[in-house]
This record gives sequence, C-alpha cells and structure tokens, in this order.
Amino acid sequence: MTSAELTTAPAPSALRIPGPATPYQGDIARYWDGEARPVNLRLGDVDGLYHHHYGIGEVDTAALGGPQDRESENKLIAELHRLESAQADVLLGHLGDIGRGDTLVDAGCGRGGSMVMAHQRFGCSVEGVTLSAKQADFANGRAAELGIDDHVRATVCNMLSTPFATGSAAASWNNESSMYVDLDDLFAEHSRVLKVGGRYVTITGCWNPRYGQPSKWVSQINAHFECNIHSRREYLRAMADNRLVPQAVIDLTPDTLPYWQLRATSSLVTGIEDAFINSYRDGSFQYVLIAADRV
Ligand SMILES: C[S@@+](CC[C@H](N)C(=O)[O-])C[C@H]1O[C@@H](n2cnc3c(N)ncnc32)[C@H](O)[C@@H]1O
Ligand SMILES: CC(C)=CCC/C(C)=C/COP(=O)(O)OP(=O)(O)O
Ligand SMILES: [Mg+2]
Repeated sequence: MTSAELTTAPAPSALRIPGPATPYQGDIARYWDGEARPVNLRLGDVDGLYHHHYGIGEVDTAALGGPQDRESENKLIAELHRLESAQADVLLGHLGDIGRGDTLVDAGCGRGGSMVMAHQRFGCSVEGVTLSAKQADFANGRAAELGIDDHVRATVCNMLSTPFATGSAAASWNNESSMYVDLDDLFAEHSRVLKVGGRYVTITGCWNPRYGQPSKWVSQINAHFECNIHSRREYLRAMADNRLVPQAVIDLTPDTLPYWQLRATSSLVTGIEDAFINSYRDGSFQYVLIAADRV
C-alpha cells in the first residue's frame, strides 16, 4: 500500500457507503465537512459531548458570572452547553424502554454527542449516519477515546438509504436533521429499519401552518443552513403515510427561547439568533418534539 493509500484508507470502524445521492447532498456534505464554528466546538469542549442542535430549559442565572467575573464567558458557554445536552436528554427520554442488547439509529448524527449520551443512558448500541466524512471521523474518534467504539459508530451514508437491516432498530431519531430531506422518503426509511412497536422521535424546527406560508425569518434560516424547513402538517401527514403513529407532539418553542436569548448575549453569536427569536415570537416557526410508534 502506498502512503497516499494509507492516508485515505478508512478507519476500521468507519463503514463507508460511497457518494452522495444528489448534488444537493454533495453540497450538504461539504457544508458539514467545513463547519468549525466556535459556538459548537467550544461548547463541546466543556465535557466532550459535541452537539449540532439547540438548547431547552430555564437558564440557571446563578451559574452565570457577573460583569466583573473573569470566568463569565466560560460560564455562559457551559450554560448554553448544559441546555443543549438537556435537549438531547428530552429526546432520549421519549425513546421508550431500551435494553442493553438493542440497537438505535441516529439519522443525521453530526459529531455524535447524542449517540454517546444514548449509549451512556441505555448501554445499547447506536448506529449514526451523516453525509460528512469529517463528522463521522470526529464521532468515531470520540467513541474510541471513550472506549465505547464497540457500541457507538458513525457511518458516512444517506439517511434515506441506510445499510441497516429491516426491522433491526428498537428506536430511531432525527435531532435537527430532517430539514435536509424529503419527509416521505425519510419516514419510509425509518419505518423500514424500525421493528414493529419501535419508537421514532424527532426534534425539529417547523413552520406553522397557522401563519400561512414560511415567514421571512424561516427563509433566512433556510438560506443560512442550506436547508428546507418543512411545515408541522407535512411531518404529521408523512408519518401517517408511513406507519408512524404520533404518541406525543410537544411544542418546545417556549422552552427554547431562553437558550436563544442567552446565546444572543454571548461573544459566540453567528448572526442567525434574531431570525430564531423573531420567528418563535411571531408564531411563524415552532420548535417541536414528535414521538411516534411504528405500527
Ligand atoms: C444540524 S446537524 C444535527 C446533528 C445531530 N443530530 C446533533 O443533534 O448534533 C444536521 C446533520 O444532518 C446530516 N444530514 C443532512 N442530510 C443528510 C442525509 N441525507 N443523510 C445523512 N445525514 C444527513 C448532516 O450531515 C448533519 O450531520
Ligand atoms: C431548528 C433548525 C431549523 C435547525 C437547522 C439545522 C441546524 C443547522 C441545527 C444546528 O446546527 P449547529 O449547532 O451547527 O448550528 P449553530 O452553529 O447555529 O449552533
Ligand atoms: Mg450549535
């Protein structure tokens, strides 16, 4: 083997499925391969759980430093991270009774923070897929560092066409990753991979049909992330068409606003904060959790 072949050879744990299915997926793979925003990396550095989703819950003001506190920036970062991990905890809490022998699927796993949390909570195996080779390598590297790479694995793969056996997963989820795909195709694949009686959970931002059409803020979020936010109605319709029966639909909008208001005061702002705050406030956009049973 030449040195060039050696450097491009996949890590033993990283199963690679070749090529994005569409030019759009190629763009998304490049986007996440190139992503290195401090608002994500510095939060992940707090405890080694790297998330690409937002936070929920009340801000613990006692945990924040005052204006004279030289540690105030680090405290603010730790608090934002605590709220993001709290979001993942809520998602995992809706997966149902998961045993150590079960396998879970994280569709659009990012850098793998939720996968690690799922394994630590249930002792089970977790298979994640992402379009980004950089993210998969990062997630597999973290799993190896934690000594859990025998249970937690990220694969470079399209979530609409995964290598997982039909009926093999006890539960599966999308954490802020469903706005990159067609929902009918997505739920058809979850429905295939889940065992009957298995649980599907998503936390997502969706536009509110009561507003009428996607607002300018929603369009701004789409442009910022190169994604395509769906309406709440689209989620429920596509689930119904794919043997996924909702057991809980929870509006997390009031729970995520404190995270955004705190984030807007930090030095790590990215410029998208006002679009989230304004659209949550004018009712055009909602942050929701939907948990559904595969029937
Ligand atoms: C906002 S990040 C969310 C990451 C993760 N769920 C989390 O909570 O940290 C979106 C993720 O969706 C993934 N993604 C988007 N489209 C995908 C597709 N068609 N197949 C697999 N992953 C996809 C991206 O690669 C990225 O990892
Ligand atoms: C709720 C919606 C509409 C989410 C869109 C998907 C997305 C990009 C999520 C956060 O990723 P990130 O953690 O990389 O973003 P940021 O850098 O803004 O923290
Ligand atoms: Mg983030």
